[in-house]
Amino acid sequence: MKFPWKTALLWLLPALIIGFFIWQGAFNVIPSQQQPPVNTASTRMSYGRFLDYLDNQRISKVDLFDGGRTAIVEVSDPEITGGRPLRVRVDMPGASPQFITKLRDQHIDLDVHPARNDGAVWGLLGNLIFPVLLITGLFFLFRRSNNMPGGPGQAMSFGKSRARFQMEAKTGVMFDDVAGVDEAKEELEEVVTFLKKPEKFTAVGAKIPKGVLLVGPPGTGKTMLAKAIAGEAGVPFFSISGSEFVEMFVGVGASRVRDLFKKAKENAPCLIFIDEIDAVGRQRGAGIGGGNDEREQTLNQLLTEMDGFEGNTGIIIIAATNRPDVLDSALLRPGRFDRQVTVDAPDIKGRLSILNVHARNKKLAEQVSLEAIARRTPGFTGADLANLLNEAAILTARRRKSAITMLEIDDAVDRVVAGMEGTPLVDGKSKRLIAYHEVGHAIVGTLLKDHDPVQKVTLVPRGQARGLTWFMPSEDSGLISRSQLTSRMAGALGGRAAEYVVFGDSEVTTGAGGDLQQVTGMARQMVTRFGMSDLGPLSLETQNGEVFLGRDLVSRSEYSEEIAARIDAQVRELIQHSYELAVKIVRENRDVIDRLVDLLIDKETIDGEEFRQIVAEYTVVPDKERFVPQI
Ligand SMILES: Nc1ncnc2c1ncn2[C@@H]1O[C@H](COP(=O)(O)OP(=O)(O)OP(=O)(O)O)[C@@H](O)[C@H]1O
Ligand SMILES: [Zn+2]
Repeated sequence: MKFPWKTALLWLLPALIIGFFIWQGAFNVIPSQQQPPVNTASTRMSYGRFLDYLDNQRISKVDLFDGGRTAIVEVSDPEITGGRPLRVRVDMPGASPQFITKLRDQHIDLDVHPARNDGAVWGLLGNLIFPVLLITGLFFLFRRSNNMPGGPGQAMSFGKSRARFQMEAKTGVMFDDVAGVDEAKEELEEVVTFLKKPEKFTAVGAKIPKGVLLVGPPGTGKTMLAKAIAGEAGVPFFSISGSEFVEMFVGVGASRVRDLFKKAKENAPCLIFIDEIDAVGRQRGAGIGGGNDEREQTLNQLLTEMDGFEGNTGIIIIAATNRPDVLDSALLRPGRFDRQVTVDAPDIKGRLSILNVHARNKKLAEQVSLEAIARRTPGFTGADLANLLNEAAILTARRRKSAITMLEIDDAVDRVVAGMEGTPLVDGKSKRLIAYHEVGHAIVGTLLKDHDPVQKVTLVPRGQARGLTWFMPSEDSGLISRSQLTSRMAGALGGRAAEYVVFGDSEVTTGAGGDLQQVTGMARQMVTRFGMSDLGPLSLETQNGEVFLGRDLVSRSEYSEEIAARIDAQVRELIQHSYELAVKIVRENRDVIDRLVDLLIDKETIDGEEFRQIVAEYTVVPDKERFVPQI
């Protein structure tokens, strides 16, 4: 193994420069203290005024910096500062020995901070320590990467100088590997043609678009889709993450963008993929305290590069984000990322086809039904489903079985959703209380119209939960009605309702904390996002809790107080209504609840079928006349 001398020398130079700045005290890395800390005392006072105050004994403390050229002083003047001393910065002509004696005579609390020369020692040390640390770090990095597997055809990383992006000559991913996102694929089909047969478009004078923005939550396959486009078109794939652009040193991000486009042009036709573009592409000048110069420079460079090549040079840029709302509008202008393709979390059909893709290389027992898994996993993304099947395979191996059965899959779902299994509590009051809590959820859910059916109730703890009630999502069209939401809220409050009815107001527990949080979130969204309250059909907030004010997004605290109070009142009313419904159902079904609790304590788990049977035996409410949430 050879030591990378050339690279080390390349790093040595910046290290020396950093050391120099430390010596100059530009960074407060080493507490040399010849300069006042940057953020103290932004209020200034003239030297003359300072002398005045000094004569009037209104100065209580003086800190001298930089050989007396700067002072931070504490003014205590009850009239001005209201009792609390105020820290003020004074630019001084220097501090003579007589002046210092004068301060001492007045019994002023005086601190003289070391002059610049004392810092030199630290600066010199910094100059030595930094390069040594850097070179050692580099040495180990080099050793590690030397041992890493990888050969020709593997992703290449240009990590040498400034350009840190990956290039894959062949991604090996095809559209068939990405499932459940048919609409997105259809739209992207055309991009493949742009790359493969640009003549087709240029011949009729069509301008080929340069950029496509993939919008969707993490793990839905955006990266895979981009790779698949490159794979289908048979072109190289360049990728970089937005967060990698944003670096410590000014100018590095911008030059990375330049390098990336230079390399891409040399390899055209090709595809550039920018993941997490929001990291670099946020609205300019929107950050706290103005903006981030480095990020804006990078963004400007990106815009310049995109403008700088014609649509038919054979480079297509695909960017991914889950926050299109925060992007700088310049990025979305025609000629840049003017096409948006949504990649959402898959519906039940999508989940099934994703499961099919990932089941290809797994050994599944005959009776495993991928449909049933798809049904049990609403909200799962492609990445979650891949992870799920992998967990199931691991469990299977651990149990020394030869194929994955439904048992492993169910356990894996529970685990992915709720965490690791724990040991059940010993019989006693808390176990009884938890049993009532869970049966409360389940009974309210079962007796409410529009509520998903119970899948199982268990006292086996998992993750943070001490007991769990699982509901089987019936269908997911992605649309949820107001009545369904109200039912869900009542079901979620069923646990607390049972604690309250059975054990009394003073015995309710913290166990309902998670339920309450969930319910409050639902109610708030009903009011602020879905227009399901007396406030009317208004969108008042985004999913992330930001608030629309005119065209701008502001943080929640910028609401008018009146609107905030009205939102709170509506949220409260929705929750109260659901809670009363839950309490009513628990009260009117005490008999069957008691019976179910005994059974649950005995068996630890009751599955949905059995649960419904017992409920049907005991309740007089015929199926059709289940409780209907009155809104
Ligand atoms: N639609 C899908 N079909 C098949 N597999 C998928 C799909 N979506 C995700 N996966 C699996 O999840 C993994 C992660 O997906 P990918 O990195 O493409 O998601 P992403 O949307 O780019 O997420 P992020 O925004 O976090 O980068 C993939 O390697 C694949 O195994
Ligand atoms: Zn609960």
